[in-house]
Amino acid sequence: MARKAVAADDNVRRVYDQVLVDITKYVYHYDVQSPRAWTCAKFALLDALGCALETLTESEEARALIGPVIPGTTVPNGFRLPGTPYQLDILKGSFDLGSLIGYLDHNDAYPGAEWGHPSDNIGAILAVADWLSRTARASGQVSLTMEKVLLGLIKAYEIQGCFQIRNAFDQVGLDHTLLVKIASTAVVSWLLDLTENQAMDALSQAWMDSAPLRVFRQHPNTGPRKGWAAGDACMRAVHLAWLTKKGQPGASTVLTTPRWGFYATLFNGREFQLPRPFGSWVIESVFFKIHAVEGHGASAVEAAVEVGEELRESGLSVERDIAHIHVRTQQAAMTIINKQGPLHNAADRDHCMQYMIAVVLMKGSMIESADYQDKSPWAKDPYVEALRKKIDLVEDPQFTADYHDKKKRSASNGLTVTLNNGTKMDEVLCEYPVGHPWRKETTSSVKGKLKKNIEGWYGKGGKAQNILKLEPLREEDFRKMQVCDFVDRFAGD
Ligand SMILES: C[C@H](C(=O)O)[C@@](O)(CC(=O)O)C(=O)O
Repeated sequence: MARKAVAADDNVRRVYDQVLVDITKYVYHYDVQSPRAWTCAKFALLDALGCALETLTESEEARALIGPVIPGTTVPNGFRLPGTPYQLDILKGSFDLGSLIGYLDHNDAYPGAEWGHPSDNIGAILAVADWLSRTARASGQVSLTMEKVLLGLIKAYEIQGCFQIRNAFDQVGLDHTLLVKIASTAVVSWLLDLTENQAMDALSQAWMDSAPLRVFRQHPNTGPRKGWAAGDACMRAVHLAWLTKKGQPGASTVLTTPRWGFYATLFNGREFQLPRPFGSWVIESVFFKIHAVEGHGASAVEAAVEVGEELRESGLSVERDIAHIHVRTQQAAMTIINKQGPLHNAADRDHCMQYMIAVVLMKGSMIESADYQDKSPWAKDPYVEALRKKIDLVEDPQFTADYHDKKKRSASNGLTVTLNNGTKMDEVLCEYPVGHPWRKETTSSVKGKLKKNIEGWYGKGGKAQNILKLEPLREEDFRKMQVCDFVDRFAGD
């Protein structure tokens, strides 16, 4: 049978995909004008470093992953990993910091069609900036200041958040840390002084890499990889920017090439949708995690605290009197944290709304990071197990619509308890959990969290107080600080 003639590929190199151009232009040329963006950036940076120290305090599993691959290695002018004595190369440094920030899932988050943590990017940005700053100082040159770190942070948040609003990577099974890889590659390329064409090449490398499968966040495989997924993305971003700086070319039409590009291969042929030009919106409206819960469960644990108080006030017992708890929730929670059956590890527990609610009710107070760990008494508590089975989640489509509505931006959960005697209590509804940018207690609560996390690792002494002084520092003074001086405040022994 005669074969149909197929025209040979013309093999002409096209101009760069528009998405690569837009990201690069934004990172290299956008001037951040909003004073609020700078204030929020400093706050977000400190919150993220507080989360890193909290991970060191709470997670043995995470502590085992950090430090030089070859024990004893100290890299001259290397990145000083906060909370530790380690001085690392920028690949291991960005992996370690990204992992410490994200491990307990307590760092800030941003909602949308996809959900993720913009502060994950700090692992890459701070590691590279600190190394550049130390290297410059060691050779008598002007060292990088915190202004550059904050600017990079604002831009990384914006890139990641704008992509999240309309593009759901979970629907094609990819992990959202893909966006950390993209945003960090762009910002690190700028920090490392790549040309704009090189930055686009590096970005194309990041899209070629794509992302790991999301399988490690979902039952029945939820596991600790979700703790280091951000670190992994940070490390890869730094590596790709570095490889490009050393002369590696990219693939200018990595997204749009028919058959082989990202859209055709991994995104069902769809193109990305970006809701608005990049600015500084995301850093100004990020959601802080005050309580250690997956973001879509934050309002549920707040409601559970109230339910617990009502039960106690009525003389009722959580163990004996509850027949059933019905939870109205949003679609994202249904996908991420609706789980029955055995919970195998801390990551599995912190992605289970039934566990969070049951622990809050049994404890009679808010759940904390330590309560998810294997060694926590709640992890094996028979009453928590029994209560989990009585909790069921149902999506309320209105909650889902309100979650995506940019005027409402709620993250609601409503809990209704039915008692063994058949009485149905009034629903306790929480639409805007603390940490939401619209809740007035958010700022004071972030400050409280920072203090707790810093003193949790360093105690209440001089070291902790020296770090805490950074928070009220005047903005201009903070921005002028040299990066290595900032990072040195966090170094541990
Ligand atoms: C962003 C989410 C959170 O609020 O913690 C998330 O749970 C989302 C997810 O699992 O995809 C996370 O772990 O990053």
